[in-house]
This record gives sequence, C-alpha cells and structure tokens, in this order.
Amino acid sequence: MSTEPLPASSPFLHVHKFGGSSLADAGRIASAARIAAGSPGAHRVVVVSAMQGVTDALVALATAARAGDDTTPAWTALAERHRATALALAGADPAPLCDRLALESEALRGDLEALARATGDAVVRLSERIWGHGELCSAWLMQAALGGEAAGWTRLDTREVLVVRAADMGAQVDRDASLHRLRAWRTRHASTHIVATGFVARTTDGEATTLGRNGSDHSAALLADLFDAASVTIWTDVDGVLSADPRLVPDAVCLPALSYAEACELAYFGAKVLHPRTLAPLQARGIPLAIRNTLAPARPGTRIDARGEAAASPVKGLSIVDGMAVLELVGSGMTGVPGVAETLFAALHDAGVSVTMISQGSSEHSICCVVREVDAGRGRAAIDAAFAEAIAAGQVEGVRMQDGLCVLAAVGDGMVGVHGVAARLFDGLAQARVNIRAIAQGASERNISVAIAQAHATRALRAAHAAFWLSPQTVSVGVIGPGHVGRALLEQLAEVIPRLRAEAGVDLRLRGLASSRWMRLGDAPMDPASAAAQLDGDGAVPCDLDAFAAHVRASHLPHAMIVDCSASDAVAERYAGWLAAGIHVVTPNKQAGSGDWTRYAAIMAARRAGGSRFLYEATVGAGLPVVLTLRTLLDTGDTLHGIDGMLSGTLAWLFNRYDGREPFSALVREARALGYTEPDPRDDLSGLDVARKLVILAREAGRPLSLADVEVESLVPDALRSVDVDTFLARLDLLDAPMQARLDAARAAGCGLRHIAKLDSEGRATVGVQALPADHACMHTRLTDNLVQFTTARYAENPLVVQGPGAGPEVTAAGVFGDVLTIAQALGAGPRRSP
Ligand SMILES: Nc1ncnc2c1ncn2[C@@H]1O[C@H](COP(=O)(O)OP(=O)(O)O)[C@@H](O)[C@H]1O
Ligand SMILES: N[C@@H](CC(=O)OP(=O)(O)O)C(=O)O
Repeated sequence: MSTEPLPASSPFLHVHKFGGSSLADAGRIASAARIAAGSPGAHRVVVVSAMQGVTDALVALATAARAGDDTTPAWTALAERHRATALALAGADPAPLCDRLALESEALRGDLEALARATGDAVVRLSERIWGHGELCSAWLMQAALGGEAAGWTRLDTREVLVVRAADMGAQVDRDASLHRLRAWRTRHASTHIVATGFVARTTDGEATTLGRNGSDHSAALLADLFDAASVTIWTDVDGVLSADPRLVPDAVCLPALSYAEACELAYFGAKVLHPRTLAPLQARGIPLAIRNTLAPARPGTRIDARGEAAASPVKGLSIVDGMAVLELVGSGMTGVPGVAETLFAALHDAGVSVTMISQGSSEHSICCVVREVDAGRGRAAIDAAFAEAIAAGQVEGVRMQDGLCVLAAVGDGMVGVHGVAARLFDGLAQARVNIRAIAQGASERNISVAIAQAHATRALRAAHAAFWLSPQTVSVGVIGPGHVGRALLEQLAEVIPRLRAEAGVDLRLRGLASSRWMRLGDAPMDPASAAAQLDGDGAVPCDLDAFAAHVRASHLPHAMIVDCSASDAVAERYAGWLAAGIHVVTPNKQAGSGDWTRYAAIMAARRAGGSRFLYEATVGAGLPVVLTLRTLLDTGDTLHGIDGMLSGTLAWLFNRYDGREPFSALVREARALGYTEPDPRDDLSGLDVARKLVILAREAGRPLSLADVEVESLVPDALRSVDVDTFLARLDLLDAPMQARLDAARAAGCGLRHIAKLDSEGRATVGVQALPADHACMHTRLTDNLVQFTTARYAENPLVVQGPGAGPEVTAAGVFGDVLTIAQALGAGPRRSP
C-alpha cells in the first residue's frame, strides 16, 4: 500500500462508495474494508452510507421526537447496534472506537431532546443533523476496520467540506466553496487514504444538512469531482445495474455497460441502485463509474461512461416510479391558443410540483402531465386557480385527476432510430392486459414512459421485461418423476439446452423437480445435470403438486410446462387443472391417455380452454413417431381403417427369441435379468400395458375406447395371477407347455408367433399372441423393435409402417424431449400467456 500523502487532487485517486447493504453488520464492514484496501490505485477515498436500516431508524426517531414520544428505547437500540459492531471490529483495543461512537450517540440524544422542543428553522436544522448520524458512525467503524490512522486512513466528516445550497432541483453543490474548504482540510490532514461520510453536507450557513434519501451515491460523485478522481465504484448488494428491479423481476440480468444518459434515465425512473443525481458531476468530468457487488467482488459489475455499449436488446433497462397521479387539463377552447402549456406548468412550478411526464395529443384538446401522488391535490388546485377565468367562461372544462398510478419507463440508447421498440413494449403490456393511461417519448428516443395503474405495476414490469429480454420461446419447465426416463431426460436437457438457446432461441429453464416424496424449486434455472442427485438434499421440501405447479407457472416467464415422467395416476389426475391454467403437459405416463374416459375427455377440454398443449408421444413406441404419424394422417384428411402391430418391446424380444430351443420361461427369466421386463414380468405378460397403448391410439383416432373394451389375452396362467412375484418366478415353467403347443401349431401352418395388438375397422380392439405367416412385417423385426402398421384409405393396400426400438430410458426420454421441443418451437409464433 502506498504511504504517499494524498494530493489535493489526483488522477490516481479512486473513489469507492459502500451503501448500507454493504455495511449491514461487522462482517460486511470487514469485507468492504478488505475490498477497499485491496483495490488498485495509489490513493483511495472510501465513502460510506449508514449501516443498513439506520437512516430509516433515525427518520423514525426524529418523527417520534417531534410527536413527543419516548425515544429512549429506539435510541438505546441504535447506540447498542453501533457499539456491538465496534466491539466485533476493533479487535484488542475497542475502547477508543467505542468512546467515539458513544460521543456521537450522546450528540444524537441531545439533538433529539432539542428537536422535541424546537420551533421554526431549528426543526429542519436538527432533523437534518439527526438523519445524518448514521454516516458519522459508520465512517468511524470503517476507518477502524481499515486499520485507522496507523494504516494511512483518515476520516473526513464531509460536513466540513461539502457546501450545498437548497435549489429548485434539490441540493446544489457550491463547487468553489467546497474546493476551497477541501484544500484547507488537506493542509491539516496529510493522509494517504480517506474514509468520508456519505449523505451529509453543510449549508452555505455552515449548518449540517443531507443530500436527500439515498444521497451517498451523489456524495461519492461530488467528492470524485472535487478530488479529480480517476474512477468511482459504487459497491452494493447486487451485481450491478440490472435490466429491472430484481425484487420485482427475478429474471433481470446484469447490464455490462451503460452510457451516462442511460444510467441517468434509469435512476431517475426509479432504479434504486443508483441515485439520479450521481451521474451529472461524473458526466461533466468524464469520470467512469462502476457498480459492483460487495458480496461477489470478483464479478465485473456495470460500467457507466460516455461510451456505453450496444446490447442485444434496444432497451437496456426498465424501471418503475410508484405513487404517481395524472393531471389532465381538458377543454375545446384550448385548441390553437398559445400559452396554455406555459400557464399550466408555471402554475405547477409556483406550487412546487415537479412534473415527471408530459403528454399532449396533437388536437391540443387536453394536456396531461404525471406528477407525484402526494403533490397531485396541490397541483390540481394550482391549475384550477390559474385557469379560473377560462373555466368560468367555459373555454376549459377543468382539471381531471387520477391517482393510484405508476410510471413504467423503458430506457436505452439503442432505441434511437430503431423501429418496433414501442410496438414490442405495448404488445408486452397488452399480452398482460395492462391498460396504458398516458404515453410519452422524449425526442431523444432514449426513453418511452407509460403511466399505468399502480395495481398492475409488477405484472406490467414483468411483461415488458419478457418482451425485451426473454425469448418468446422461454419456457419454465418442471419435471416430475426422476426415475430411469426422468433422469435420462434431465441428462439430455443438460446437454442440449445451451445449444437450443444459442442457436434456436428456445430457452428451456428447469425450475422444479419433484419425486413422489420431495420437490426442489428454483427461481434461478437449475442445472439438469445435477438436479436429480440433489433432489432430497438441502433445500428440498416435501412434494406438494399444487405448490409445484404454481411455481412452474411463474408469472414472470412467458410459458410453463410440466413434464410428468412418473407412472402415477395421482399425477395424471392433475393434468386437467394444469392445462386449464395454461401449463403445457408432456408425458410418457399412460395413465391419463388410457384411464377413465371422463377424465380423458376433461383433460382434452381443459387443453382447449387453457390454450395449452398435451403431448404424450412416448406413451406408445417410446421415441418412435407413432402418435405423431397417426395424428398427421388424420389431420391431412386420411381415414383410418385399422392399426395393428407389436407395441411391447419386452414381448417383441421374447417372441423374436422364442423358437422352441429354449423354454419360454427361460427367456422370460433372461429378459428380466436384462432389465427388459418390469420387476414383476406379469405386468408385461398380462398384455395390460399393450392394451393401454392401443387405447391411447384408438382415442387419438377419435374412438372413445376404454381399457375394458379391449379383449386382452393374458399370458399369465390363472394359477399364477395372484401369487407373489417370487412364487410366480419359481413356477414360471407353467407357461412352457401351452406356449410350446402354440408354437408347434403355428409352425405346422408355416407361421411363427408374435404378440399383436389390433384395432380393426369396426373398432374392435384385441391384444394377444397370434400366428403370423413368415412374410408378415412383424416376422422381420429385431430385438425390442416395436412395429405399428396403419391401414388407411391412402395406405390401403400396403400399410404405413413405423418400426424401431420401442423401449429403453434413452429412447423414451428422447420421445419426451421431442414433445417438449415441439411445444417450445411453436411458441414463437403463438400468443404468450399473460403473466
Ligand atoms: N435496475 C436495478 N438494478 C439493480 N438493482 C436495483 C434495480 N432496481 C432496484 N434495485 C434494487 O436496488 C438495491 C440497491 O440499492 P440500495 O438498497 O440503495 O443499495 P445500497 O444500500 O448499497 O446503497 C438492490 O438490492 C436492488 O434490490
Ligand atoms: N443512509 C442514507 C444515504 C444512502 O445513500 O444510503 P444507501 O447508500 O444505503 O442507499 C439513506 O438511507 O438514505
């Protein structure tokens, strides 16, 4: 660290400002001190705010004192908070620091007592002193954390040097007087580095004052100018200036660079991270500003300078100013009359009402301006008075007032000369069903502002944010059932999501994962690669499907989808509700498609009502395009005559292998060992699973078939139907003799055996073993191949055949993923769900 005395002004000097969030407790102050001490540059000026919450407490104390309330408990708590922080920071010898803070606390107590009795100007003077107490204390704390005078850090009470006078536009610095006082201060303090109190200043009369709430940013900029600093860094608790307030828009992104003008507009329109008056002194001197995160100091943050930087979106940031009202002067007599606007704004000026936004239609029939709600009544009275004569003469109707509004501003240098920006903003707001009360765009085209109902503020901000920062194909995804298929799907998602985002604009965000017992929900997208492994770890909560769906249907993301990879009927029971709520559903779970007809019909109706999609390609033939092929045939006007084929990979494998050389039971055991069968092979041999698939296909073709309507031949002997699995496996050879007899009979007729599902032209559905001639397509399959033949009007002589491996987690997951993509890719063109 340099020990050269600090020059009166230096281009090698860097200003660092730490806000209250960075000084919330002793640990944070120590981190801030490490950042300041370790930052580059020969000389540093560290500007501190009060510890988090302290200014609020002081404002409340002053109010209580004026009201004659007992301030002792709150005063004691505040003094104790500073003392406890000092003890934690000061190490072996905390007494000097504690004494300093005790003196400050005593001064505060004196001011509070005086304020309780004060009258006239003294009320303002004492209040200002009280409000600034927090910065005086935190500067002592920070100086100690940095090692004090011994380490070259001198404390500057900014009230000694920063001279401001009250002006129309807020406190105005007297630069010459301030420079003069700073030089004088420098002659008395030969320090290398400085810790300066933010927020506080002195009036031209030498009284203590403040720069207004959140004014420490402004202090840092003013000191940077006075010290001729090379840069200013504002350290806070977020990564930089974000595209919107992260408390309202969870998907807000950190903006790498902004121009002074962009930052100024955003700050003026409510981006709390930066005080609006900070930019002017820096811009005037060309001093660059960085906003960085004390909690993550390695991150680059936001750079603000004259250059700014072009970005992908023409709009850099969105912000909201709450508590606004519209005043509208209306009257046909105003048209073409010069001076109306002048009279109106002069009236507002005289009443001390500041105008945030102005809009006037070209008919000049009305002039509308947006002011702060608290000023609106005063503003209206002032305009009414100014136009009293015109109102009496009937030329002007009077002033209409509407409160309960806020102003949403979209800001960006990139908007200049670019068409479609306003359209995108208004479209986003329209999608969210937000009514726009007034619109203004300055001729700089750097800001479009709209006045909207306060009640719609968050919804509007999220919708506008989605319109500019999210792809229309951004989908909030929740996956249920991390079994074999679910896990394979998560692996595939992990591999493909980055490419989909970069190349196709499809932005799939895994925000929830649930098993039958646990669920994990994330606001930030979860990593699909590790999500399943972490499911029952820290942060997991017991599964609640309502909460899961509510989270997935995030109001700040344009679309939501639940992928059900469970085999649960209870989950299928939820589909109708989810679809009606606009959540798309994708599943390989056969329960809904083949279960109770009334529920199936309700699901299909909910899908239509919610404008959402329900896809289940992987319920039949795993990753093979079976449902899609049938759908396409029907959608293009073909007529289905029949479906037949092998719909079970397990049974296909068994009959492919079964040639009489090995008993059927041995093959069942082998298939089980290879993982081809369900743990209880009766689930396959019963034919029920195949029957479910046939029902799904029949319903797809518009036939109201139910499971009970399918004639299913079970391969499980009656005697083994209700025994436990072990007994069943032990007595499996009961299958052998009857199966051998069927094989012999088939062979005698020149045929072989296959397990076939069939839906005929009359709608009759059957599932069972059939003897097929050697030239039948099903006799030419391999391993676990499924084969589905569609006989239709167009494919009458020679059916359309879909064939390929029809089982296994990877191919099934790929079928599910295909549905997810089908939905996501179509979203770009379709309407967005309203947030
Ligand atoms: N556009 C925005 N970008 C970043 N932060 C914002 C924005 N709008 C509002 N904020 C809020 O501003 C906060 C930082 O301001 P503030 O609380 O005054 O910080 P500090 O205490 O460090 O001075 C952030 O925690 C964030 O919640
Ligand atoms: N402490 C003052 C000044 C300030 O700027 O604080 P912060 O940097 O924490 O916003 C306030 O709360 O208004």
